[in-house]
Amino acid sequence: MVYEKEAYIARLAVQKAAYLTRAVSEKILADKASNTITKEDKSPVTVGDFSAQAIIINAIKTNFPNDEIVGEEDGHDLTINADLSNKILAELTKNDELYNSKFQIKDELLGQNFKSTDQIIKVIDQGNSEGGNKGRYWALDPIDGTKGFLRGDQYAICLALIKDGKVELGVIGCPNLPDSFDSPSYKGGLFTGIKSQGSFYTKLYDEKITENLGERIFMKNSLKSTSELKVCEGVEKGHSSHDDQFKIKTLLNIPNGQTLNLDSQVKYCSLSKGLAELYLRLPVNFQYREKIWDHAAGNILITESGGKVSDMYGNELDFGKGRYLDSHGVIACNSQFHSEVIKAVKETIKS
Ligand SMILES: Nc1ncnc2c1ncn2[C@@H]1O[C@H](COP(=O)(O)OS(=O)(=O)O)[C@@H](OP(=O)(O)O)[C@H]1O
Ligand SMILES: [Mg+2]
Ligand SMILES: [Mg+2]
Ligand SMILES: [Mg+2]
Repeated sequence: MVYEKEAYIARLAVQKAAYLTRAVSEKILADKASNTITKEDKSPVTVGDFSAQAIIINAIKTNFPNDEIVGEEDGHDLTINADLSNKILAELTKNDELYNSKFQIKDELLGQNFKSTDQIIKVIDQGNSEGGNKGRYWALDPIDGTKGFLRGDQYAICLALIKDGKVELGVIGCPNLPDSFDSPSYKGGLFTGIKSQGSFYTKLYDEKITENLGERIFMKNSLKSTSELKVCEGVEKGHSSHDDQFKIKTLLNIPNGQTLNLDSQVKYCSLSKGLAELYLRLPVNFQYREKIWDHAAGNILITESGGKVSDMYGNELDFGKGRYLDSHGVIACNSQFHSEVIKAVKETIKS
């Protein structure tokens, strides 16, 4: 199988990071201030984001030393914040012990255990690749939906392998996602999409990761009309235009009450598993540039489960332009209705 080792290591690393973020989440809900800082762009970053980036880059660099990583976070703020760095070291140390013994992980399969804050900062800073349309690199969002994470809502750990500008593999861990919204019986999902092989789902916790990718998943593609589309949208009003999205849903005759508001790439995961069929992300502000780590892994989950992803005009997203996408908005939909939705988007923005 192509990318067998890459998928295996990526899934292990994401599962390991999910154990850490789940543990940190409880502390964050109890004491936000001492576990969170604000970045230059005014967005939040937490002990969880930094630690998850460290775990995943450590695993990638140990197994694929020539691969670069386009990671969201960098270590600069940690060099001037000993208190936060020490908290991260403590969480990583605890998680190394817990995870490696729970799943009997072979010594150093996912890299050396962390011993100092300097070592952590160096590893986090390896997420500094510029990406592009040549060669192989990974796009990493250690916690996507940090604002959701801070509220105790949905968030996702997102990792994608990109080759010559095209996404080849995507792995997403969703620590708080139920297996069903109507009758939930399990919380935590691990999603894998591989080019030409399909999209897959397994439980995120308590199962030992193997080469088996889990249950094959598909989007629903046999609806009677657009009025049956279940919709996913973001939570934060500053991240997507809820007003434009409302107008588009009205044009498509989608009733009120058929929309789920979810943070992070959990939206793409929900579609790939048939829990919804349309993800609308219309820009609030045309100056904002979407980042590749916010969409790469989700993109392949959709295309491999029977859906299409595009910008708001219907053009495919180009992951080979560097750390940012060069496009506006995102529309992910089942293949059945993607072009009809794009028509409705164009009509909405015209008026
Ligand atoms: N103005 C604006 N427009 C669009 N997107 C933005 C904007 N500002 C931030 N971000 C990015 O949004 C990422 C989180 O996306 P979500 O889908 O979770 O947002 S939402 O709250 O569900 O709407 C979030 O990712 P994380 O930082 O990983 O949480 C940001 O990269
Ligand atoms: Mg993100
Ligand atoms: Mg993030
Ligand atoms: Mg962020």
